[in-house]
Amino acid sequence: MTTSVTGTQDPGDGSERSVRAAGDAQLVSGARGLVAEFNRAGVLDAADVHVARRLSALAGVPTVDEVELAAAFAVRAVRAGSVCVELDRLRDIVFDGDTEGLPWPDPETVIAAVRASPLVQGSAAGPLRPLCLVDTDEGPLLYLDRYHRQENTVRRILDERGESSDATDERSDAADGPGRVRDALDRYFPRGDGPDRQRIAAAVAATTRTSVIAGGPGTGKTHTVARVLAVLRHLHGSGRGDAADDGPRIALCAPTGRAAAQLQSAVSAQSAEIGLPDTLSAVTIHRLLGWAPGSSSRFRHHATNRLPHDVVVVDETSMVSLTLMCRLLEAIRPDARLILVGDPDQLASVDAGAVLADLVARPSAARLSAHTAELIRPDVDAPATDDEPAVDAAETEGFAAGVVRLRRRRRFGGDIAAVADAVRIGDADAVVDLMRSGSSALSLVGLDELGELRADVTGWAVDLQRAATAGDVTAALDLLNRHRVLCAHREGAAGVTRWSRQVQDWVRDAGARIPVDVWYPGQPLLITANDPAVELYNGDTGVVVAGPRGEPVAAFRRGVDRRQVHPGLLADVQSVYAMTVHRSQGSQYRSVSIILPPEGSSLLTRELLYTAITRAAAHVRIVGSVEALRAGVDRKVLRASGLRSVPRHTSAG
Ligand SMILES: Nc1ncnc2c1ncn2[C@@H]1O[C@H](COP(=O)(O)OP(=O)(O)OP(=O)(O)O)[C@@H](O)[C@H]1O
Repeated sequence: MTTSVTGTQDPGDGSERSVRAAGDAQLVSGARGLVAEFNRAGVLDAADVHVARRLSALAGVPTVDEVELAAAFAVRAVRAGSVCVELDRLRDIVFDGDTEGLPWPDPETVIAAVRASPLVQGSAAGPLRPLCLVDTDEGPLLYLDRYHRQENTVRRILDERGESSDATDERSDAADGPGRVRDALDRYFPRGDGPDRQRIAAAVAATTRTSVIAGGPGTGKTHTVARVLAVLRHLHGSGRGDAADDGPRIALCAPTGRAAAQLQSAVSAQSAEIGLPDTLSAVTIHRLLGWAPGSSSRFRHHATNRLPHDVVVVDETSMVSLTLMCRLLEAIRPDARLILVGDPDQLASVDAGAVLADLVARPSAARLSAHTAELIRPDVDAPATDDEPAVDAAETEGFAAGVVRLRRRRRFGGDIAAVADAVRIGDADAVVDLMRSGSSALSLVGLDELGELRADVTGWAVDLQRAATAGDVTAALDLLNRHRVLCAHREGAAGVTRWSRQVQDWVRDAGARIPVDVWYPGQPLLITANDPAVELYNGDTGVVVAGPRGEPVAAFRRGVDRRQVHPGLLADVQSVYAMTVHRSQGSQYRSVSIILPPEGSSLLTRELLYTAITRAAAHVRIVGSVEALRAGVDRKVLRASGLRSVPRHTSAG
């Protein structure tokens, strides 16, 4: 059985942003009617109620109980990461709060009231229509107008880009016809025996305006992107294909500073081999668009002042919200190539929207161009190998929509990959069987069986201190990622604060020193805010090592690059003996120990487990009950969005 949560999101630091009324502060005094009852029960937050009431007031219309409730749910939905609310499922989507005994109105009554409401239809008091009702095959969706407009913009731009892809094909082949693209593919993606999805992704990206390169960790997304850029330079540059070639203008970007820095380092590690210029740099999407804090116009680049680039690559797209994707799409030239890269199964953006997952799941009527079909045919027809399954019809439909999912895991495989896949598809029985299979890569332990975890973390900390005290930066940085304790929450019995303290107690009991208020060799560090001055970003981890004169030096590694600074220069930093799964996104460890929150925690979801498990290269230990593990696998974060469905009718708005 799969349940879904739309009621909670993690604000990125792992602290649960609860939708439960947390004491009186969240109760709205003076609220009446249905919203008041749902507020008292903790289903609606004060903000939900306030905004809903203000909408009615702005539209100058008398309050209708059901409409006000629906409006409050639309606000709540955004707070929980969705861009709209499914009106016929109000009851199902509430996970938190005491929902029994609440006066749930009949969905048909709510829908009819909303449909007739001036908040949707406009009123004599003015043209303001702050809500939008969209009928889809899956039922009616209610939006705050702003999100509806953004979603429509995203849909419109993607559709327009899709319709015009043939023109791009022609241009790319103008000189030598389809053979040119095949030659470039052969050069950077030589064909092997089985289906090569990296080559398919490259063919699709080279011949389509918008493409999605999806895949789990270590499936070679970055490797593929770098080579796609080499293919595009080969096709659209002078043809020499060397680093001095003045090829297309390329923008590399990612939603966070850390992801941008990782992308840049991964691309530059390959640039010499494949003839990319070493001047390629990656920036945050905000920086690319020209975000000026405090500026009244949101971004410098927009629909009437487009970005100059011919190719825009977005990494870690799963973390991009609907609003940011909308701004980015508006700013990209219609004839520029957009390549979206990411893992749609990971935890999504903190803000509303899960655009990457939507694009991967979105039904599409697109057909493969004859040219693309010809390029990928050898891989589509190739028989399965041990590493790559054969391509099926559904997958080929995805290619037509520009979506290619890489399957072959290059960094880790075996039982960790198997359990990650079982989590991804929600097969709780398989997950539990694998975790209990006795595999040397997997263990499932209860909270009363912490002996091995304790031995691992103390061994890790002692070795780290030894290498750091000896001033061996390479060894210390290698050891840093040998083991990591990951939690869903920041606070509480299964939270980071408690587990960080526990690990430090164990380490001290083992005879190692963890002084307070001084930097010490072997101190594992976590950067908690972007610090462009030292080029370190929120989520970066490092370690204090003894410098040549015994002075503390904070060492960080990104790809092949190393950064060493005096720890006193770090403005936002803390020790890291445990961290949230959210913060661990984009990192890889030899082994991870995942502390499961209690079964009832709404942060315990399939996406959280998948993200945590796929951080590990060699060993995954899950600490918690079988029931909690099952609950997590069964519970899929369901972010309501209209991008996955085809709108049939929009009531005003
Ligand atoms: N076709 C390939 N041939 C050889 N090595 C490859 C190939 N594809 C990827 N790799 C290697 O596999 C490893 C993982 O690749 P890469 O970092 O591109 O994966 P990723 O999907 O971007 O991972 P993550 O999401 O964790 O960043 C790298 O060491 C890369 O060099």
